[in-house]
Amino acid sequence: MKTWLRDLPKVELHLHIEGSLEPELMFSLAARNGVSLPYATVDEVREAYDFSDLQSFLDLYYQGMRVLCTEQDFYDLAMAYLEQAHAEGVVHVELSFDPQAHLNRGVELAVPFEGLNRARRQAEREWGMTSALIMSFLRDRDAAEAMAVLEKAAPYYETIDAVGLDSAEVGNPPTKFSAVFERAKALGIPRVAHAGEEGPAAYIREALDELDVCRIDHGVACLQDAALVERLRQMQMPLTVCPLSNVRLKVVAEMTDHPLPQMLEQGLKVTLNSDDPAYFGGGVLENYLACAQAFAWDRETFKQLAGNAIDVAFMPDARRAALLTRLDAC
Ligand code: HPA
Ligand SMILES: [Zn+2]
Repeated sequence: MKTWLRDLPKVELHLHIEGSLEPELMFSLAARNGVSLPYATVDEVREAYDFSDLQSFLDLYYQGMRVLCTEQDFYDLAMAYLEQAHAEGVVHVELSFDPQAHLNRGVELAVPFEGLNRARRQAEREWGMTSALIMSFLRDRDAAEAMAVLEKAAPYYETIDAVGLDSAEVGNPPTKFSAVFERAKALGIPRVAHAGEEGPAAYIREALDELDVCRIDHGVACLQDAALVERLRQMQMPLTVCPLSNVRLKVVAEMTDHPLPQMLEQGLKVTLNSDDPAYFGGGVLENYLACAQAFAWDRETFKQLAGNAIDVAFMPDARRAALLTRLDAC
């Protein structure tokens, strides 16, 4: 099953590129940029990754990304991730990034855009690996700041496939960003949002009603609300579920308690993703393998999950058709 899952053409829809920063690269970028870290060794870094909830992770995630200063740093970060994903049989990746987390420490918007886009072009040239870019807003900061970033990103709209919404969920409901998402819609930019990770099912409803999103990141809390589940099922709204993330952030106690089997049973359009692979125990393949171990799913189930991601990815129709044909042959 392991080799078969590795060779399955997998699409990653929910990946924070800053969350792919492995401790080794963190140290080398810290040295290159003269940034001091509160750790002596990579083992110390890994030992610190013992999270009690989303906020305890976010604190280390924002701390770690301080080593990302130049266009080359973002290029190196993305290349390392894309190379690893390629080795795991990932054929298309949608990278989210958090421009405000960089702007607020003096790293201009052009820096992540140029570095990430250069890596994306190289991955496509070298491995035929396609990608999309999602510019995420930090929901624990004010909406005016997000709006200013959206306007400032105008030179890069051509390279943005969607805007997203992430960071600390509880207390920062989707409605806080209604005007920002309305502006993105007016600009013709698709919209996605984290909802129902730690927050309630009501936030998923709000993301649909107020932000007009085309997919929900996480969404596991939908099971608290049967009418919402029915709505998501009827719409076939994509849910980018991240099982290892949910275990590490204590959204669920362990893999065998994860609601993925119920979500599939209810006919929801579920996909499997890694979220922050350097912090949560691995990439897309590790997430597939963890599900194989916890749920003993058959090949058809994994093909359905991989197919769901291909169905809803931001990619040209010809690429989608080619990947579905490849998947069919597995
Ligand atoms: O798992 C996450 N949830 C919310 N915001 C995030 N930003 C990076 N990772 C995450
Ligand atoms: Zn996420």
